[in-house]
Amino acid sequence: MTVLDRFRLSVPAGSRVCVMGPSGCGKTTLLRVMMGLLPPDSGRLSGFAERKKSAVFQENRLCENLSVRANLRLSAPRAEDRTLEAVLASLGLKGFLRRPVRTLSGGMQRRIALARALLADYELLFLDEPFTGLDGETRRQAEDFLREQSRGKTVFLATHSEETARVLADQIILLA
Ligand SMILES: Nc1ncnc2c1ncn2[C@@H]1O[C@H](COP(=O)(O)OP(=O)(O)OP(=O)(O)O)[C@@H](O)[C@H]1O
Repeated sequence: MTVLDRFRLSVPAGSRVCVMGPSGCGKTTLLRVMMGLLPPDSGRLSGFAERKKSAVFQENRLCENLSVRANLRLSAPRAEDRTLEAVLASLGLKGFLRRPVRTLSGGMQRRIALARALLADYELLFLDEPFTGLDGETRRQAEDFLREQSRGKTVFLATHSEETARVLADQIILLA
């Protein structure tokens, strides 16, 4: 089955790109190709392989039996607790550092996955529906924090939300 056909994209470094389109149109596939996790059958990518990447996948991919702190330390092993606390507070999760991830709600776990991705040392950030399960106010807070934290980095964000694209995107790719 062909998902992406005659697709061509050039993105200026440091811009935020929102990938939009109906369910099944290939947003996750495109992110996976750019991350180097799925080899394209044909075509060429440049500027991706050599750059440091961080991601929020469609699933959280957290270690549920470990604490929030231990999960965040996977991407930022040398970060001090106060740095981790500050990131959590900016995402509305003040005081959650020592909580086992399995005791958090779906929307809280989603924000931990986002915090972990943002704490990594990266140049390219890939976010696959990172705000799933967040209510309006919490989502806006997370969007603001993402915009602030990813300044100067290149961000690819798959979303169904026009509001998220309006707030965050420098460029929108609409897949049909
Ligand atoms: N591992 C796979 N093997 C075969 N086909 C796949 C695989 N993953 C995805 N596909 C197919 O590729 C197409 C694009 O899927 P993809 O997950 O990229 O869409 P999407 O736009 O991210 O969808 P959604 O918004 O529902 O997450 C779909 O038709 C899907 O069935």
